[in-house]
Amino acid sequence: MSEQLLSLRDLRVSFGTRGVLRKPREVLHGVSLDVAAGETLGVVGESGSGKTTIGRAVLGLVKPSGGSIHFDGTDITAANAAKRRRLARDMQVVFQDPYSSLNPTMTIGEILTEPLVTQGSTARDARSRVRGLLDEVGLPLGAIDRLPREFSGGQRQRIAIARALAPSPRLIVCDEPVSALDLTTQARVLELLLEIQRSTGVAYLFISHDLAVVRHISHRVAVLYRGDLVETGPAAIVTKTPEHPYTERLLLAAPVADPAAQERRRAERVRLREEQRARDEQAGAVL
Ligand SMILES: Nc1ncnc2c1ncn2[C@@H]1O[C@H](COP(=O)(O)OP(=O)(O)OP(=O)(O)O)[C@@H](O)[C@H]1O
Repeated sequence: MSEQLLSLRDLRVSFGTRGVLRKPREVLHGVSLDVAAGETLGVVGESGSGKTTIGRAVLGLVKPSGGSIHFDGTDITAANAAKRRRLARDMQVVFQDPYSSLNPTMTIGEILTEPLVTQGSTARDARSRVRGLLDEVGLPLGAIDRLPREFSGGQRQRIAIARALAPSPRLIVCDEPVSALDLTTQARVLELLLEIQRSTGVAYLFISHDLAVVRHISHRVAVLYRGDLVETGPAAIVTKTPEHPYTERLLLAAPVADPAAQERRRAERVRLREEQRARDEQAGAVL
């Protein structure tokens, strides 16, 4: 086994290549990052910076225009459908919206059994695994015969997490998994993800616009700015003493209780944004 579970090297993704007059627009400009087994790498950045595109490229949902993706030492950059199906055993995803990511016509039992049977479990083994999964994510056994609409947002996200855990993956891409939840529910779901990691050793590629959430759950943090990684390092260091002004701006964007402090942070954020704009203009970036 290679030391890194997931490795991206100089990953590039462009969109808009279909129309004759449309010029391809590159949204990832050569991203390199690693996720070790059992580790959480948080990818943070503002809306449109390319976070979801990284996750989708890893999952094979968008085709890179350059660079490479390796999983456990194997090049999966251009993995075909058969290889992707095999990879689904090791690599799963939890999306942001627990309302649209679960099939509304299937019971929770069916939702959780499906990936197990696809991966070759017998019906009997699948039934016992489903009970274990419900227990693992803190849902009652009675959930088996109920439909997604009978559950709250937080509970649905627990179901989505249980579904992702079903094949015992080694990596879960979590794309804004708590953004649609209220703060208390967010904290509970983050705790659940941490507990699961402790007991199973699963690694997370954790995508979020919220630096506080990323700081809480990640071992290391990668900061994405307009398709470039501008800073990567241990979560405690990147989020306390950031090197890049953009990371500092993200930190200042997190709300604080004291209105005077909040105002000082706002003014500092504006100053940093102006400085960044001047730097971008100097570098010839299109604003
Ligand atoms: N299928 C697509 N076709 C064309 N452009 C796309 C496509 N998917 C993403 N983009 C563009 O790529 C850029 C990066 O999008 P992406 O969704 O990866 O950003 P993000 O950081 O995840 O943002 P958000 O937090 O808002 O989801 C954006 O400018 C977006 O409009």
